[in-house]
Amino acid sequence: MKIALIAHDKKKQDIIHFAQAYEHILRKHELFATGTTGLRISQNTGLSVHRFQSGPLGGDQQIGALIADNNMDMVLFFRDPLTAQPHEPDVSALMRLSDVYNVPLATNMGTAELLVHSLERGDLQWREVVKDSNE
Ligand SMILES: O=C(CO)COP(=O)(O)O
Repeated sequence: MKIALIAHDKKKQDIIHFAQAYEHILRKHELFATGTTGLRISQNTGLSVHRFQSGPLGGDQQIGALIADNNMDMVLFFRDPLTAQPHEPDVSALMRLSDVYNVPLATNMGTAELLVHSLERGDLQWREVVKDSNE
């Protein structure tokens, strides 16, 4: 499965701890991230992460483009709801596209935990069916 990992600045430490805790699961999948999040995860885990631009410079949009191609299976987005983001329209667009394409999207660590456990259980296999039917 293709998984996007994104965290706003005040949530970077949380996503690093999350990636460390679930490294044994995440390592079986293809990982993508916005620039700084990806850098921090690869510096603090043994995970290999494909990095896009930093969020404010277009990284959310690049991940959105993969979603629009049905080429992303899950988005784990540790959002900071207490800080205004200069690129809020990009953040909204990413979440909107996740809804358009029924891509499982976690916007906080609590939901991300559930999604990662369901990934491990194989609950996301229906994504392969969706992708096959769109080819
Ligand atoms: O701003 C972000 C998501 O909207 C995250 O971007 P970075 O991972 O580059 O900090």
